[in-house]
Amino acid sequence: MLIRSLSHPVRWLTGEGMEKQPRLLASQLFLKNSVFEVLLNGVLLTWKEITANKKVISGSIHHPLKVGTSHSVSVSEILAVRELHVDGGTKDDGRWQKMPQKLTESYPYAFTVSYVERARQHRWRCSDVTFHCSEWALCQQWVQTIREQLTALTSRPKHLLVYINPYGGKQQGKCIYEQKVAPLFACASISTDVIVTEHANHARDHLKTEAEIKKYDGVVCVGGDGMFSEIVHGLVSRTQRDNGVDQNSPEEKLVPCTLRIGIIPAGSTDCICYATVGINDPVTSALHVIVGDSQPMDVCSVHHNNTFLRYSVSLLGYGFYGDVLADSERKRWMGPARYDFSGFKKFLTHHHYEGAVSFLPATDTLGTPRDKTRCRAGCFICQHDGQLYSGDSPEESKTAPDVSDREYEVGWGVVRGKFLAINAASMSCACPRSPKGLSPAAHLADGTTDLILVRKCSRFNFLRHLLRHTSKDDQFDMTFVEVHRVRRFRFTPRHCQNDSELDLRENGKQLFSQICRDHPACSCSPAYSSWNCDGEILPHAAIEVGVHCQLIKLFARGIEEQPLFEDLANPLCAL
Ligand SMILES: CCCCCCCCCCCCC/C=C/[C@@H](O)[C@H](COP(=O)(O)O)NC(=O)CCCCCCCCCCCCCCC
Ligand SMILES: Nc1ncnc2c1ncn2[C@@H]1O[C@H](COP(=O)(O)OP(=O)(O)O)[C@@H](O)[C@H]1O
Ligand SMILES: [Ca+2]
Repeated sequence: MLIRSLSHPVRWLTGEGMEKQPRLLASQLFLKNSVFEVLLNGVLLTWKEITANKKVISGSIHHPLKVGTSHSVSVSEILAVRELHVDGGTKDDGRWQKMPQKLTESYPYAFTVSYVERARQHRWRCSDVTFHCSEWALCQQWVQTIREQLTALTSRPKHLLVYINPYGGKQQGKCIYEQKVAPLFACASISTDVIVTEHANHARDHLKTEAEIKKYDGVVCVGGDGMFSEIVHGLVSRTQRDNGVDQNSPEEKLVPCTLRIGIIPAGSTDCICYATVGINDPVTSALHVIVGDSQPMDVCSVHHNNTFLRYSVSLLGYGFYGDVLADSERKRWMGPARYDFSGFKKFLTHHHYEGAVSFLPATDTLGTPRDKTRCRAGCFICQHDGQLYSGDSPEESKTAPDVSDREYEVGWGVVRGKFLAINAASMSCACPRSPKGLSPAAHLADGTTDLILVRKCSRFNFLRHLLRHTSKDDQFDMTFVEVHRVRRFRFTPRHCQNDSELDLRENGKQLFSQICRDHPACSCSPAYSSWNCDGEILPHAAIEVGVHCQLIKLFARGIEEQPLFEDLANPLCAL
């Protein structure tokens, strides 16, 4: 009888010496009115449609079979498996009810597998597939085996600490978490402690001093780049304190953080999420957390006069991006559009700033900022900490170069001049505004940052440079732009004679008003800009920056494949 032949017991296929640990589970199960050959081999779950030459319902499947559609999902991308009770009140998707009554009665047992499905533009979605069978024991065997294989995936988080910024971006953080993320975490049996922040630096200080971080397998932040920066500061500071490392010494080798960080994008720029996942989509990010992805990331430390100021993971920008941020902070009520408004305004003001940039080029690295290749999932350069190997001792050469290594303190370069922008991008800084980012070839975890110097030029040329961030054209291929891949750099503004104790908020304003008093009708630029450090204004212009290779880890895997950049349908792109 058909029912029997479909529900023949599970076949355990074992290899030599594998008797105790079956590697392959294979059954014919029922799905969407068809019979499927379902296989689980420890790596993949595969289901292939088997279509009998005669109609399945009336015929026998012992006759020659035709294989129809085939699907497979990596066990590492299965989120959960659950049993279904098909006789009413279930979470079944309704397809079962459309099946003939006779079959419904014949297959009363079912289980649903939830797994990651890839959609367009790096988007991930959670899909369900429900397999039906006639025997309870068979159903149990499938559920248990899949569960065992999921439990064996040790990189998956079980307990997470979640911080939500209710005021970031369009103020949707709480709602995004409750509606889109929490149900997925629950489905994957991840338990969470959730903290909705009450003020700026709440998350940072909680992580730094109070949080019982040993209890958790990771920290999740719901918000923008500023919120992520809070988490990084809390976690890195906590790790250094616990290990007795002094953050104030610019030469100090910092201890890497063990807890991974997940970003659920709910901010204004979401550049760190976009550049590590390929899209700023909360569901996609939640799925990367659940499957336990891990992406190491470089962190820059910023010092002034041997005093620690801040860490940066994306953009450190003086001049244009500093001025845009300072102006946009007063317009937070505009939401993410504040950056476009202030960007337009600061483009028109066209201020330039004088100073000296000295830097230590990363001469021993594999990549350059002008490479055509991009940092993608499984990046070869990042896997080797960005280093060229010369010796034949792989273990030794695996040690990441660190800012404290004295041997790197030779060969500094210096560039003096008037700059519209001085940017350091430790990663591409790709974001919805610029899908290729500020430095398209920058690497997430190679221990370097790309120092981009945009010298004073005409408004027209600066506009051409800005527009190239949104098209395929190379924004560095312009006479007034230079880019260096560096391990450390320093900036000294021209008017800062001995650069000691310069407090921008006080001295900067005084100096500017002094200059303008001396030249009442002049259109000269103020002496100082501010540094935009991942969306925070730094209180000093003279800074020293060092890159710490792979100091933190994210629940991400890098962008999975080369995205397609579309030219803007904008005539200005031809400029
Ligand atoms: C004319 C079009 C020009 C487009 C140029 C786009 C370049 C965008 C590169 C953005 C790099 C972003 C790096 C990340 C920074 C974030 O850490 C940080 C904080 O983010 P959060 O608020 O989510 O916490 N975000 C930012 O500092 C925002 C930077 C965004 C700057 C946008 C500038 C728009 C410029 C528009 C110029 C318009 C000129 C038009 C003339 C006709
Ligand atoms: N509860 C809160 N109230 C006010 N500000 C907060 C709160 N929680 C976090 N912040 C601060 O809000 C700033 C912006 O947050 P972020 O999530 O990055 O949004 P956006 O991308 O819109 O800037 C961060 O610098 C963070 O320190
Ligand atoms: Ca880097």
